[in-house]
Amino acid sequence: MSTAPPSDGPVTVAVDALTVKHRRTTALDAIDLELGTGVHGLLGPNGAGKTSLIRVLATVAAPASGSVRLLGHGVAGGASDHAARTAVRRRLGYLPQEFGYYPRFTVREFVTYVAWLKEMPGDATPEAVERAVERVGLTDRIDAKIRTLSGGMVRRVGIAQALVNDPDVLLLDEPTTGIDPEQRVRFRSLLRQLGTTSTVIVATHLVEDVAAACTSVTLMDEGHVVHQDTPAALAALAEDARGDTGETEDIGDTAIERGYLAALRRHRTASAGTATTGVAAGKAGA
Ligand SMILES: Nc1ncnc2c1ncn2[C@@H]1O[C@H](COP(=O)(O)OP(=O)(O)OP(=O)(O)O)[C@@H](O)[C@H]1O
Repeated sequence: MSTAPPSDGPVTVAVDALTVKHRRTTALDAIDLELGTGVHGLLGPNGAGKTSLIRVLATVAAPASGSVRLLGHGVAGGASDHAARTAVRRRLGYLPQEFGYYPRFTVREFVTYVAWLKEMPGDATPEAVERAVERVGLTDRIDAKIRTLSGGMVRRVGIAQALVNDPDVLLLDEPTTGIDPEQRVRFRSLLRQLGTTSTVIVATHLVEDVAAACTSVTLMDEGHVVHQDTPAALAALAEDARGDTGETEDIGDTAIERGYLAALRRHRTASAGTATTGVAAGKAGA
């Protein structure tokens, strides 16, 4: 796997030999990851394991094995980690892939409710709610009931509730799904701003969001971390691959899309080679 230092400064998210299973499916297969302040894009095909990873980091799912440290606290699962999970949750923001809300609540009521769940001080909450809603461009709808909003606006309410406590670790699972181009551009700028002080992890299929807003990119495939780099280095990878192997296939419309596809292809070719060598070695030894 190609690796690059994902960020300067202290490690805030550390995952060691993390395995996550859903019944018989291994969603994450003993992955290691270390991230710090910055905006970290998680890319990978459907089923790669991005949501499984984010759910464990959000402490809403327990791993089968391995360790997870968030902000210096072990939170992976055992009863001994219970107090740490509670403490860390106050410093987390989480937007799930499918985000549950109360349609009869107004935007203000819902974000206030989340602030209460995170045990924010009551006197600081009204201002924090207004600021989070302003950051996602919904100030003019703050007293509208959520059920009267469009799908993209509801997604932005989801981002606002994740931001309300100014989290040290912010986990966003496909945050820009359904969001219009103007708001996406605004959101990328918000991400860049948040990433100067927090650890932001964004799972997405929109590689252009990664190119525009992320300081690092982690590429996953079939439960493994297969590549870690800066977006610029990932974008240069397709050119490098062409230079190395003489490949002429030119798929992807942007440099980072071509880099993403080249990194996946490179990993899959290497895995197939290892499997073939393994079979050959097995036969030789038989
Ligand atoms: N609740 C579940 N029950 C059984 N298998 C599951 C469940 N959730 C996920 N999986 C499986 O775990 C693997 C990883 O899924 P996961 O949702 O983490 O991938 P992903 O990278 O987030 O995919 P996508 O890009 O489609 O959202 C897949 O093989 C998926 O089928």
